[in-house]
Parts: sequence; structure tokens; C-alpha cells
Amino acid sequence: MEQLRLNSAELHHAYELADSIGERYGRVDDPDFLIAAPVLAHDLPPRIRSFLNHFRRAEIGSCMIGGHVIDDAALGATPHHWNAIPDPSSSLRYEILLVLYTSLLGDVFGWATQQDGRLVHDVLPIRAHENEQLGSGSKTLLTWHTEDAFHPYRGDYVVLACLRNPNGAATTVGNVDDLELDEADREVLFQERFIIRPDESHLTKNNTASGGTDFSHIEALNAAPPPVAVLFGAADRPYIRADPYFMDVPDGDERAAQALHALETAMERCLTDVVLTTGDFCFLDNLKVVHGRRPFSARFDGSDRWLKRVCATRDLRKSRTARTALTSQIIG
Ligand SMILES: O=C(O)CCC(=O)C(=O)O
Ligand SMILES: [Fe+2]
Repeated sequence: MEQLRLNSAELHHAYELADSIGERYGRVDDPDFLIAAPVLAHDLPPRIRSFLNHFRRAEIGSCMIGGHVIDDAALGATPHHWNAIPDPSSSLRYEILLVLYTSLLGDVFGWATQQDGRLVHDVLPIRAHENEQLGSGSKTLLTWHTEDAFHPYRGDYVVLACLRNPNGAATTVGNVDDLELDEADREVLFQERFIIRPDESHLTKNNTASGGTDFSHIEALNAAPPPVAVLFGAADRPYIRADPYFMDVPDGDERAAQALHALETAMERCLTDVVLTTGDFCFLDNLKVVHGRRPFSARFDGSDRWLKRVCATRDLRKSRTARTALTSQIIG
């Protein structure tokens, strides 16, 4: 994976910018900060801006910016749940940096139906989810997927910032350009013959806010998922949309089932393990790479793995009818 390592001058510059923004806005999901973020990001060091522009335009799939020094003590314990993060946030500096970097790629957004509508997500092991197919799982393999594959407004990018990973749990990454598929299977994968149901993170039971959120759109996609293509775009450098754990084919479409199986096998061979370490920011092009997570043994004692995550879209307009206001960056 291509990597940029920040030198100490760049790190100082980036942290100074993030801290001044933190002082001004106080929290990462302040709507005024989110509107300003693409402009504020112009003040990041030039090497960061050109590196991420290369990632975006060359569609290399994934990249990493490393070298961030994280003050472990100031962070405090890894919370036992994403709904129990400290307020004010002990990781505001890194949350702001995550949004600034990601704003060089597109507009950041969250889902009303995920993590109670938060913009920046916390990826940490939750005891009750140990065996679940969720980012907050641990014992179970998180099967490779593109993020929010079922949803027409899914992001173009998902970005992970690693605060700590003492277990050395590996993120898996696989690039669609590396797939070895035979032509017949590839052709079928380009056809609208596949069903992707919502993953569990969007279910009512995995949100904790009391009432108010409308899950009917997710429920409708679950009840009657429209058939979609897994591969799309240019035949020689396609885009991908897939989440095999939640996928199916229409009744009796044996040929589609066979192609999906071929994809699963081929992608399995492309997966590489990436162990994010403290201070790594990992950028995933959600149309070019899939990702997942290997099983690990969480300790649930405040010292566990802790990532921050945000999604971005190149076109926030396409979700306008699903956002309550023009300025809202939460898709409902
Ligand atoms: O835990 C990881 O490394 C990745 C989890 C994941 O799929 C995600 O955060 O979207
Ligand atoms: Fe994911």
C-alpha cells in the first residue's frame, strides 16, 4: 500500500491546524465546521494534499498516511461502547484531522441509521457483539465488503484512523483490479443479477438513541432489495459493490450464484492483511477496494483496539431527498 510518512514539521503543522479548529468549534460534528472543512483543509501541508489527490484521481484503491504521534494517556481508556465515548472528546484533534484529510476527497457524511446518526464512528470491540458481523465484533471474522454496499448513497471513500491496536488485529484489503476472473463470470458480475441486503449496523437493535429515527427506508431495502450489478464502470478497470455475507441471487439464477461464488474465491486470493498501528490513517476507495477484519481476542478492559472512521461522497447532492436540510451531512 502506498504510504506517506509525515515528518515532524508536517505533523506539527497539521496538529496546529487541527487544534485551532478544535478550539473554535469544540466538536467534530459542528455543522459550521463541516461546511468549512473543505476550505480549512487547504491549509494542510502540501505533501498531504498532493498525496491524497493522487489517491483520488489515479484510483489506486488504498493508501496510508502514517507518523501521527498519539498521546495515549490523554486519550483515556477505550470505551466499552461507541455510545460511551467521552464528552468532550478526548480524541478531538484526531477526529478533526480525519475530517480534514477526508474533505480533500469529498464531502463527509454519516447515516441517521448508524451509530445514532454520528458523523465520525468509533470502531471498537463491544462485548455483546463479540460474535456479530459488525465493526464492533472481534471473535468472528468480519467478512470482506464494500462499505454500505446495499445502499444507493453509499460513500466513495471510507477512512480509518487508528488510535490504538494492541491486539495487532488485521484489517483485510482487496483491490478489484487484482481479481482473476474468467471472462464469462466477469460478464455476469456486470449484470443486475445480485441482491445486497442491509448489513447489521443499520438495524434498529444496533442503534441506541431513543426513538425519532426513521428506519423505514432501510426496512424497505431489506424487504425488497433491488437486483444490482457487482461490477460496473470500465470493463478494464471496474468498480465494485459487494458484501457477500449479506448477498443473494434471485430465485433460480444459478448462473449468478456461480459468478458470485467465483468472485468470493477470487477476492479471497487478493486479500492482504494490513495491521493498522497507532497513528496510521488508512484511506480506502470504496469503489475500488473491499475491506474486512480478521478475528482477534478483545480484552474489554479499556485497553482494546480503537479506530475512528468516516465516510465521504464525491456527490452529496444525490442524497438530497434523504437529508433533512441542504446543509445536513447526515443521510436518513
Ligand atoms: O476494524 C477494521 O479494521 C475494519 C472494520 C470495518 O469494516 C469498518 O470499520 O468499516
Ligand atoms: Fe467496513
